[in-house]
Amino acid sequence: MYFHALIPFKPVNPKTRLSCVLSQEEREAFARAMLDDVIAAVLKSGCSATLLCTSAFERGDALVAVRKEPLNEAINWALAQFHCPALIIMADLPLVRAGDIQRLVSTGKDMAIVPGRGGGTNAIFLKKPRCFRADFYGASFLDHMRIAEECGFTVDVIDSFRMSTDMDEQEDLVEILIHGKGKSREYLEGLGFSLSIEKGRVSVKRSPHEEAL
Ligand SMILES: Nc1nc2c(ncn2[C@@H]2O[C@H](COP(=O)(O)OP(=O)(O)OP(=O)(O)O)[C@@H](O)[C@H]2O)c(=O)[nH]1
Ligand SMILES: C[C@H](OP(=O)(O)O)C(=O)O
Repeated sequence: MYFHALIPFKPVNPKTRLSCVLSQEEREAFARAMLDDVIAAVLKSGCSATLLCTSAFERGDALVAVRKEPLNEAINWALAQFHCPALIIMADLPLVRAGDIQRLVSTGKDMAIVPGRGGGTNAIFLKKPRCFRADFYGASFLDHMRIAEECGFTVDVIDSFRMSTDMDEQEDLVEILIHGKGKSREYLEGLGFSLSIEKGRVSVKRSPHEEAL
């Protein structure tokens, strides 16, 4: 079945929690690479994509709405326009695959939600989006479950490693280098990132040569 995916995207100075390993220009390019991976999965799943961008941005394969207000206000503005089911999916899920999205949108419940690690929310599919209100940041998974209850929605909590893995902190990059197949992995490897295993702990390292380029 065909659905519309709403993808919030911040093109300028994104992913500040990765500033310890990436410059602003690199974070912007990395955010675009992750967006490429998410859009590819969305389109392959049969959904169309609309980006909700904080500033001007061009993509041939997605509609773009520029909304300068904060994340929740922008999403809630968009949800109010929907007369059909809607999928909200974050742009920092580089491991997501079309099959994961199909699983989400084929739920028998009123809503399907994918928790992010650490309390967040990585994706929400809503059959009646106009009843709902997004409340991202903090323990947003719990907030979204409470809002769903207030709406009287039945809820499917989707247990998915690929969709629960968002890229917020340096240690998250490990997952791309192990499980990624798309543009995000290619981008990190091009910068000289590789896995580092010390005392049984897996982390990422960046080769000094590439860093200097
Ligand atoms: N439309 C819109 N999207 C946003 C905004 N802030 C973040 N996003 C997007 O929302 C998703 C999740 O955001 P975060 O994980 O907090 O990403 P971020 O703000 O770039 O990262 P940090 O600076 O490290 O907090 C990503 O897809 C971002 O591109 C915003 O103010 N407006
Ligand atoms: C937007 C926020 O993302 P996080 O900072 O948890 O990745 C959330 O999931 O509520």
